[in-house]
Amino acid sequence: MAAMFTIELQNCFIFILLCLFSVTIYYLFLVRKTKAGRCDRPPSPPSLPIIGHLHLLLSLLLHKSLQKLSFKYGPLLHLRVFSVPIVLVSSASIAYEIFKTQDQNVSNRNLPANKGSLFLGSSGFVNTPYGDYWKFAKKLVVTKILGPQALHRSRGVRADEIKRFYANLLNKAMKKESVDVREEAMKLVNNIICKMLMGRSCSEENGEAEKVRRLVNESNSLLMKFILAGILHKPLKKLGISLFKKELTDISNRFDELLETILVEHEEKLSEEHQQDANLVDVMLETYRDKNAKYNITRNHIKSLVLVLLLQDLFVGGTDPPTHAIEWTMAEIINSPNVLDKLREEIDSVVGKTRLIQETDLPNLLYLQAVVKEGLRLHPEAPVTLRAFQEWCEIKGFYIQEKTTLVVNMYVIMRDPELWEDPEEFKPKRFLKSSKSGQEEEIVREEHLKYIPFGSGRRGCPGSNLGYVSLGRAIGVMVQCFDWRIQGVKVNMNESTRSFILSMAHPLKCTLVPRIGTPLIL
Ligand code: HEM
Repeated sequence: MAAMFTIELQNCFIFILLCLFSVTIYYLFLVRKTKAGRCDRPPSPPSLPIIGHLHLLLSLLLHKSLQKLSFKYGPLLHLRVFSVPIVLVSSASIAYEIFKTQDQNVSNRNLPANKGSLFLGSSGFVNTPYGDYWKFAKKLVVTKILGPQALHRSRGVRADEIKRFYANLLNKAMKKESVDVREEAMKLVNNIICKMLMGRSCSEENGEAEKVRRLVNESNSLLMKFILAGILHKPLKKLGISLFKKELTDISNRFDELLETILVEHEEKLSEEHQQDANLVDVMLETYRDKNAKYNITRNHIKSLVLVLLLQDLFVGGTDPPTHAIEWTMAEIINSPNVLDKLREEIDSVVGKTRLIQETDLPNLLYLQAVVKEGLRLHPEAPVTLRAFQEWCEIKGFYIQEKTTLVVNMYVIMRDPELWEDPEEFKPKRFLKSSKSGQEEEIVREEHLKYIPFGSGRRGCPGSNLGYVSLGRAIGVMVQCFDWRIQGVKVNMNESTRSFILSMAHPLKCTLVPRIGTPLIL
């Protein structure tokens, strides 16, 4: 409550601040005519003088405010914050047209650069322009951790972590302790990613893991400020105002300290025999030392990339999406006994009751795959994604000027009643269809960006495969091994207004009862 109040207060403060400077800004910006004066821009809701549509965007449930706008005014809208043009897309067919015909044109994010900051500095990955460095880093990320072969190589890492996850849940169940699903899921996901990135998980003993989790949580709650700083960056820059600089610098410095320790540790270990199983950090350090490398990278490049992978999607929607997806999906399953029964039936018949579900079982667990997809459809942790048009173009016959920010409301697209039957309901079966032979079922592959939890195009999420396997295995183990007891009849599914990302307002807390008398053979 206090946190919410503080945020509200901050919004008011910013609003007043903006009004005070509005006249100056008016002369600085709005006297300049845009090219769009010459032809039709997409329709636009009524705006306020000077600030444009800013007041419509100052909401913690931004995806919902944008949803209301699209219901009222249409699926393709032109908005304006001061002089910054924004295009809001809320339909699958328009998103499809943009990503099909303008993919390269929208392959930048143009978030405000915050020099030296690991988050938004020039060496960051999420904000780096589509160009040589992005291609270099993307190739590294795919070959070293997120591509199919890399994921195959790191199966053992995930298997170890899932066993630890299960053992921990079992321990709590035996002691009849309450389990905070988000907390446990976060430990699982963080450990998996740390190990895949740098060959070891963060140590629980010396407090390193806790430090990382705290920083991830703090980054999460700072996200709204980052976004505001982004929206208001250009107008306020002219006035020499830099919003939330202190907070951004502070958290960046704390991450920097942590990551520097990790780099030094890797440098000390880097020797010939480590070359074969070199992880992403090792490879980047090699490139950093190699004066003849094709791309000259700095220490900040390494830290920024590790950071973005650790947080996964900060600035494109949130942090730690698999964690929230595990919590939301588990909550939906608890609220839908029929789904739970069907899921168990499938797991029991494919995997049995004496061994823990493996990653290699996932392709045979179609209903589980459908459950995971349905969880992500209803609760995409990144409900909107931000890009920028580099050049002017035409979309659906409307003129889009260069440097327009593109906002795609994926939340609305995946709940569009024109595309989804009973869009608000948790119905995993919608992702299953009969195969051509009619003998068995198969997963529906949605086309034309009707299903878009990982964004799209060349800047779409490179972690979707890892997301699916982590989610599938975690949900699978939770359903296979335990009965989940909650207080009350139904889990409260309200969305949190405390943070910009799509997280549960009331963390899912349960007591667990081991489903199978004796612990499974791990
Ligand atoms: C359930 C899991 C996940 C969801 C729902 C998710 C969602 C997203 C979304 C919506 C975007 C923006 C895409 C766009 O602009 O079109 C994104 C980008 C990104 N994601 Fe994920 N993500 C997930 C897991 C992961 C994981 C596990 C990693 C890596 C460890 C990851 C790394 C990234 C990176 C690096 C980007 C930026 C890509 C770029 O700018 O080129 N994500 N993600």
